[in-house]
Amino acid sequence: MSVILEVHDLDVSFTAPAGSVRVVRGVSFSVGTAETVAIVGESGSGKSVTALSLMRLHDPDKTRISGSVKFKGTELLEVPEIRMRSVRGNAIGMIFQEPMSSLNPLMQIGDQIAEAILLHRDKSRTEARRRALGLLIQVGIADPERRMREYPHQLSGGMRQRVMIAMALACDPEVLIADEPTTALDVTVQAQILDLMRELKTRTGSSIVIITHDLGVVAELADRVVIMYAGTKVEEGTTEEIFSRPAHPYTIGLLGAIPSLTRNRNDGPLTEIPGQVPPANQARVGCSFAARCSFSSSICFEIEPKLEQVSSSHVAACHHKSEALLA
Ligand SMILES: Nc1ncnc2c1ncn2[C@@H]1O[C@H](COP(=O)(O)OP(=O)(O)OP(=O)(O)O)[C@@H](O)[C@H]1O
Repeated sequence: MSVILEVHDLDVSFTAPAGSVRVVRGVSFSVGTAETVAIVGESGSGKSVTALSLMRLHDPDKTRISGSVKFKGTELLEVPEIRMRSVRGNAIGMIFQEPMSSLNPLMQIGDQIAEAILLHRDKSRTEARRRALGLLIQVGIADPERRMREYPHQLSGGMRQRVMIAMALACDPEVLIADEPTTALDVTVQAQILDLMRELKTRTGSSIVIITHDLGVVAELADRVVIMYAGTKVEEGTTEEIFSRPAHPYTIGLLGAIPSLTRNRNDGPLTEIPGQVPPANQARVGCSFAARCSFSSSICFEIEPKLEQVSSSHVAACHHKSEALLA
């Protein structure tokens, strides 16, 4: 499998009046052709900032990004903004958590999708509208001709999310970045959107980076998983490795905090990981998970653990990973 997107040593800081805050710290991962990689972690772990950095969507006056983001060998952090515009929504599509903030409330659905096509493709308006209609059918919107003429507020949350997916797919992107695509939806609609993404993944063969704090979504869609904690990657492995042999206590905590496919209703309430993610501006000594970790010992509060190989496809940053693996 060839690598399509390669992120190396990504570091993101925001400048604030009280000094700069480093929220993503040296994160590296790669995405292969037709592969789905999930980035997982609690709220505030830096998942969305990472995703937005890949597309260079942060305000350049308030953000410092370093490291490397290579798309098919081209360094995206260095290409001129004008070229970046032809990457966004074209070679790389994005689906955001809250479609209402990304759709234009004053524009009919059909026109919005057609615009997205006309921006990047040399097509007539009629052809673009025809493709827009085809995309609405593809994402399972009932009565698509009528929906083409409607405005975002006339659609349900699930339908708006489908429209976002249709827009993201408008130019057949090679990589799709989906940031919490189902979070704002109710459970039944979440399941439908996941079915849709799974079907698209098989049909279009595009690579997907999915950002989520929901391990159920990961189990459904991902080939590989990157676990983020407090701005760093703490573990990465195949979905099978992460679910059956987690090597980082944080991952074990996350797994304990979700309903598993085999868990049943009478197993009692879900566990939560006690404590909170340390604030990004807090000075770091040792492992940032140590204070919440049941495996921690004195070394964890003194020396930051480095990522080390657990298997050829599995890495974890934990002084106690051997014990964690046996837990
Ligand atoms: N524009 C910004 N300026 C300053 N700090 C920011 C900015 N955007 C995000 N942050 C901070 O960066 C950290 C990581 O945020 P991020 O949104 O990436 O987390 P997340 O893992 O995606 O969480 P969630 O699941 O809640 O979206 C947080 O501490 C957040 O407050």
